[in-house]
Amino acid sequence: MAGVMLKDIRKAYGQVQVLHGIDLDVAEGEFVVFVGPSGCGKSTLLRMIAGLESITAGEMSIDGQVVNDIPPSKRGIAMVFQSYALYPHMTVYDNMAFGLRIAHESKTEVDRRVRAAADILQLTPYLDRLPKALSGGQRQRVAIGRAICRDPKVFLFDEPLSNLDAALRVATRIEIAKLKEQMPETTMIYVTHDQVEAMTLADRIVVLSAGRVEQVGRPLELYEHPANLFVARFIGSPAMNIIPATILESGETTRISLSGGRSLPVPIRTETAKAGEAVNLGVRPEDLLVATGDDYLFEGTVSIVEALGEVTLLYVDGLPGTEPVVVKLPGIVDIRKGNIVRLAAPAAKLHLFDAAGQAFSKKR
Ligand SMILES: Nc1ncnc2c1ncn2[C@@H]1O[C@H](COP(=O)(O)OP(=O)(O)OP(=O)(O)O)[C@@H](O)[C@H]1O
Repeated sequence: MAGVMLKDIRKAYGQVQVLHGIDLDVAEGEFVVFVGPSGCGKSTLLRMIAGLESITAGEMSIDGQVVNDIPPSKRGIAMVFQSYALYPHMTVYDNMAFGLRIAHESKTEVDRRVRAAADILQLTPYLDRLPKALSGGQRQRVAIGRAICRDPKVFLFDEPLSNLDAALRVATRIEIAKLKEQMPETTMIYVTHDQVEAMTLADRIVVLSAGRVEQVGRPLELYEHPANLFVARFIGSPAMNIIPATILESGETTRISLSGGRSLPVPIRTETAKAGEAVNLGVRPEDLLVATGDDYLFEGTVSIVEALGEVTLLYVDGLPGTEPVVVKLPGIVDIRKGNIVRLAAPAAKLHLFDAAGQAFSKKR
């Protein structure tokens, strides 16, 4: 089983602790994406799996074998970097064949593997070109091809699309999704700060913050059931609105009052909380709608309208002491700056977090 197992993995550079005990079990053939803000330690963790960084403490196994002291070349992994790292003086063919030649594979085997990888990535017409005669997207495909040739058990990607422009990013992301389907047994671990890549490619996403795992789950599970405020704000764009509130009645369902004074029922269990406790109500911009009747969360004044065609974003002021509430409405709407709007949301779409930022679990 070419899974990857991390047990209480820690990393320190001198006195500086960067990873504080990561536990993770990646199954064979699984596509796992590490996301998190800049500096949270996602690249460091990936480089530790690759063997490019030492492990300060904890145990790491690949394919059932403890690899803490095994060099990168013996781990059965291949890594694709943001910078492509191609040899500029070698043709596409020679770049892809390089690792196999070093490993003393026969000429026929090298040729078979290079051509098979080129075929998967539609690089066959470019095999005789030098990297400088390729686009950024094609260069990244060569880097991926070079990794495929090595027939790795585990494929590691470190922000492979971040040097590409928007259109190429989309095209190459789709290539990677296809690659995953063509290599169902290969375990893939992918680092990105791009949410769309994480949501579309991952079987499971690992959200990291300051060297700790905040939550691990399927993309839509994280979107629908964030475990805490950090994940709630991190997954989804624009970010979830967080509105301070107070519990009026706790129990199997809950009644809260918002900072503006309105009270409302929320179908979330809060038996562990008491009346009077401070909480935060979470509601995603796309779950808010403009209410026509009296059944609404709050009333406010539109301070900014961003008409993007496909959607319209409204920034609504009205809750004392909070950021403007962001509303994402489909299409083009006839609402202008200065208008007063009442905002509502389906009760099932509301989230509730305790004062420490942990979610009260929603009924599923
Ligand atoms: N060689 C090093 N010596 C000391 N500190 C380091 C070293 N390499 C990384 N760090 C620190 O470790 C932390 C994690 O870095 P890392 O590159 O893993 O973050 P990241 O989540 O990948 O960020 P980014 O998205 O910006 O690439 C950062 O605070 C960084 O400054």
